[in-house]
Amino acid sequence: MAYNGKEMSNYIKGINESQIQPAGVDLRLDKVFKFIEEGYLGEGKRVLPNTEEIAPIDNLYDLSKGAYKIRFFDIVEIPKEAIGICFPRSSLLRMGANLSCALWDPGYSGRGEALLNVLNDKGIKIEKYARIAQIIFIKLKDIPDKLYNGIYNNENL
Ligand SMILES: O=c1ccn([C@H]2C[C@H](O)[C@@H](COP(=O)(O)OP(=O)(O)OP(=O)(O)O)O2)c(=O)[nH]1
Repeated sequence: MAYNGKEMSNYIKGINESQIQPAGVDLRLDKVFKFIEEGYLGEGKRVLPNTEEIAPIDNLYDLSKGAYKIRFFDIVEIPKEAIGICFPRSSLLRMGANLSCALWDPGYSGRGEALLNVLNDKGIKIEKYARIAQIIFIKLKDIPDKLYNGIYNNENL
């Protein structure tokens, strides 16, 4: 069962009315980073690549084709009896860019991050604080035995 947007607004800090959707909440763009190193993912080893923050000009990001890490502005608290799933806004897809998100675990809290892939050969321009994604919460049948306690908990707060 999915939460409605109004219910979700209790778990996402400081949002405004325009972000509340019927069955979700739109998340705003905070920061954009480019990758300056390779990453490594092994069985027991993970090395996240260093990134360099891109400075917007007059609050506008002018992004050429390529992969970027982005940070959301909104602080999301996933309820202990729910998971979050995040989608790109359809307008983003319609201009030739994709946003890849993973699953948001029960108990996670923070300003999350995602992968922005600009596929449009001509690039795209995005304003800081533009709504770029929609997150939805799905209620679990039961509260899980353990909540999220990984390295990304309370990130970017
Ligand atoms: O697109 C997403 C999806 C999830 N998250 C947050 C919420 C989630 O609970 C946390 C960790 O995600 P996941 O469990 O997929 O990451 P991991 O690489 O498996 O990290 P860990 O080892 O801490 O579980 O990151 C994001 O910021 N962006």
